[in-house]
Amino acid sequence: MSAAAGTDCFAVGDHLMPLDEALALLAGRLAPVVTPEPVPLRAATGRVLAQDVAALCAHPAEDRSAMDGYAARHADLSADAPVTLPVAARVAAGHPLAAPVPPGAVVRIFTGGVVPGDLDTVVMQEDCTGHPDGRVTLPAGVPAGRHVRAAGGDFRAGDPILPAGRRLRAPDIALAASAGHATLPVFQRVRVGVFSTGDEVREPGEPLGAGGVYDGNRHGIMAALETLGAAVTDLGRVPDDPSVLRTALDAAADGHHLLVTSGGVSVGGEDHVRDVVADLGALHFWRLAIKPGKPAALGHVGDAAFVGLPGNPVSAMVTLLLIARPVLQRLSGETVTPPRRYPLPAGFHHRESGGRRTFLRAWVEDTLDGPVVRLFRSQDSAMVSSLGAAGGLVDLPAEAGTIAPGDPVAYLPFHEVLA
Ligand SMILES: Nc1nc2c(c(=O)[nH]1)N[C@H]1C(S)=C(S)[C@@H](COP(=O)(O)OP(=O)(O)OC[C@H]3O[C@@H](n4cnc5c(N)ncnc54)[C@H](O)[C@@H]3O)O[C@H]1N2
Ligand code: MOO
Repeated sequence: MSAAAGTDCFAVGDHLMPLDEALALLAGRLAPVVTPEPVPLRAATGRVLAQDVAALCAHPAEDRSAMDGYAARHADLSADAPVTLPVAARVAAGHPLAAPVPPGAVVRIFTGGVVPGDLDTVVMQEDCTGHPDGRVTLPAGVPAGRHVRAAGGDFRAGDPILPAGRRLRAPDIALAASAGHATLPVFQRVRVGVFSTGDEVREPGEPLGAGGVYDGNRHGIMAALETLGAAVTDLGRVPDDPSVLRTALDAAADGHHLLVTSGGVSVGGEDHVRDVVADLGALHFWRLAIKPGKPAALGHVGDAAFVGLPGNPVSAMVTLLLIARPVLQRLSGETVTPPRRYPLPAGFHHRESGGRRTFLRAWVEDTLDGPVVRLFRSQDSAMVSSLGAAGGLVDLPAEAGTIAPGDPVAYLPFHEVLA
């Protein structure tokens, strides 16, 4: 399927579309655009699994000792009194016994060693007393099966271990390797081209000049998209000139699954991005009932999906996380689940005039009464210092009204949407 959302109309016009409605529309229209490929485990971190993965072996493969100690037949032990038994052999991890253990004998065993034959119970060495004649005294009352990890107790060969759609992290890699996989079937990375627009936007390292602003957006967007698993192309800066913009977007649509821009999506005379996208492909929505980020645009240019983020730096980052991230996830074959919000008491007073769902930059502070959420001093969407200070966002419903200290609020940590 093409990366493009369908061409039937989303709301374009005066209607402000609620975020959940926009996300539901995306869900119905975007499907994976990338093909699966096997990659070695070392290259699989951050990639999206293309198929369900099952274990190639059982874990543990045989009954294994969980402790350093002595393995015995429970029938040879006593509930009431210590017993002293001969030690017939020594079993280290990776060195299973070949011969059977004589009746009435125990074996010295180490953590990870295969519990031999019909032995069924391990006693920690701290609870045993070894004797110079080669025998050992084991305590009374040891329960049967103690300190034995049963074969297949973790998983059996063929058990499902990782689901398709999971973006792989280090614990998943450890699990896949433990289940015998040297390679994993993952989707190719979604190729994303990133532009910023605006005559005032300058490259960091170059002179700022009168009226200039350094390109925080493009660099932040590229960093975020790479963290989210995309293969990013830096397409640089484009001036506020519709014909240059048109040529740039048209050329970039070939060879990218997704194009992300910042700036030029609002209503000013120099905001050309929407018109150019509508002309080259289609624009599906561009006015969301969220603050910041009202003028976030979604559409397609040729076969490439298009996300136009607002120019204000905080709005660009917030809409990247709320809109561009689920777009990327759907194109990547990643399972999309709503990011988790944590209910926490407000450590602030705030009044919201209403109408739009609002995302306030915030962080969690530990107090003697437990954690509370504090707000960054200004919620102006041009205040980039807040991007360094905040650890996440307070997600306020449109009808939130007045929030008083102690009221529960929903806190969305950045690490829920940026890892
Ligand atoms: N009359 C109205 N004006 C504005 C509205 C509105 O509804 N009516 N919406 C405001 C909101 S909200 C936002 S957000 C901005 C979004 O506008 P654009 O996406 O068209 O962005 P620009 O106008 O190009 O730039 C806005 C602002 O951001 C700075 N900027 C732009 N690109 C970058 C960059 N790559 N790095 C750093 N900073 C950047 C730019 O210099 C402007 O200051 O529109 C409001 N206006
Ligand atoms: O909605 Mo704008 O995105 O507040 O700054």
